[in-house]
Formats: sequence, C-alpha cells, structure tokens
Amino acid sequence: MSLPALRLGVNIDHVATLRNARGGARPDPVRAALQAIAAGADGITAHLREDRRHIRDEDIRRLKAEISKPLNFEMATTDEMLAIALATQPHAACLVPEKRTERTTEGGLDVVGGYDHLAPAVEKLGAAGIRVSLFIEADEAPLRAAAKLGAPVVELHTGAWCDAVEHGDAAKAEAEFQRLVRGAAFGRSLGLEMHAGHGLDYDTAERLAAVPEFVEFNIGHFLIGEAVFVGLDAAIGRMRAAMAAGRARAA
Ligand SMILES: CC(=O)[C@@H](O)[C@H](O)COP(=O)(O)O
Ligand SMILES: NCC(=O)COP(=O)(O)O
Repeated sequence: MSLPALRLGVNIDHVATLRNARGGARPDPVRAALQAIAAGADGITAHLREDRRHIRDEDIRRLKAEISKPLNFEMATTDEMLAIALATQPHAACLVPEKRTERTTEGGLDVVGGYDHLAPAVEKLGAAGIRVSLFIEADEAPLRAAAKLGAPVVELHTGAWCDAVEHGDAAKAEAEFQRLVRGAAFGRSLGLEMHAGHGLDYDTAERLAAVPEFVEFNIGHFLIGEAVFVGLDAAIGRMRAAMAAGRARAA
C-alpha cells in the first residue's frame, strides 16, 4: 500500500523566545525558517500570540516575504489576528486556543462550545483563499464540529500523549495514542485533512508517522532545543528520517 507523503512543518516560535530574552535581533527566526527549509522542512509554522511573547508582527511580515515554502500562521480567533491573517495571506491559518497565563498551548480548541464564534472566522479566511486548520482534540465531537464548520484541515493536539510518554506513564500514553489513532481515522472519514502537532520528538513522531491518515506534522519546541546540541540541519534531518522510518513501517 502506498501512503500519502508526510510533510514536516517546522515551528520557529522558540527561536523568537530566545531572541526576546535579550531584547535584540538575534537569533533571527526568519533566518531559522530559511535554514529549516534548506534542511528539508516542507513549510514553516509561526504562532503570533496575542501577548507577542515570541513571534512578533514584523516576523510574520518577513516570513511571508522571505520564505519559499508555505507559511502556516497559528492564531487565536480574535478580530486583531483575523485582520493580520487577511492582510498577510499565509498559505494556511491554524486557529488555536490561547490562555494568557498558560506556559504553552494546553489543549484543543473548543469547537463545539465556540462554534458560533469560529464560524465567521473560518468563513472569512476560507473566502480569502487561506487554508483553514483547527487545532483540536482527537475526539468525535470536535471532529464533527470541525467538518460542519467547513474547515478543510484539522491538527490533532498531541500534547497529552507526548507528556505521558515523557513522564513514563505507559498506560496513559497508550490510551492517548489510541485516541489519536481513532481520531485520525474518524476525521479522515469525515473528509478532513489530518495534521498533528505539539510536543512531538523523534520517537513520538516516528510512532505517529505509522498512522496512515496523517499527512503533516508541525514540530517546533523539540527541534529548536535539539538544534542547540546538534544544529538545526541535523535535527531536521534526523526528524525526517524518523518520520520516514515510521511511515515505512505502515506501508
Ligand atoms: C498551538 C501550538 O501548539 C503551537 O503554537 C506551539 O506550541 C507554540 O509554542 P507555545 O505554545 O509555547 O506558544
Ligand atoms: N501546532 C503545534 C506546533 O506548531 C509545534 O508545537 P511544539 O512542537 O513547539 O510543541
């Protein structure tokens, strides 16, 4: 069986985290994006948080102008972010939940409770030719709501699984992995394009790559951390190899 190719979107947010720690211009997240593409990334993901804790407006403008691969713009569903997305015209916009005090994104969007709030944003982004993705949990209710909203893509939140793996909680990890497997199959049966991301490392990306419905992973924090030790090119090369190995096992 030949499976669809599995794309790697590299999230460069945490290059900006490091830059902002000193308040200057270095390290430059756009340089990281260009290097990631040269090393084999299929696209670049950047999350313009409302508090601008890492990526800034100018980074988004430069990314759109300077990179040669698709830009996946992660955003909260606010009027401000919608205006920036419509002005920037990224390839894709991934709607994510945001809490001001969270350290990182803690879960998927509440697509069911937030349906009426999300609907006009999905409609406007789609009408502008921007591919809309919803960052959600791998459960039937949000998947059904995403399909009803008319979003072509969902990104399943892999954070709970990756945390359980990292903390050595084997039972929870297996349950979370099976939830992702079921969610990917169910989402695909609804016609959704299936992406995944949050907290993935070499091992979790390799295992998830064997789930045939996934066509894109977005990976950032781990790769930028690895780059400190082995360089960005090597980290991306090893991630691609891990994904290919997982995919090969599924074929
Ligand atoms: C939605 C998501 O998972 C990404 O935005 C990524 O995690 C970015 O890093 P922070 O969550 O630290 O902003
Ligand atoms: N949407 C998830 C993402 O872009 C990357 O998340 P992480 O690998 O930085 O945790």
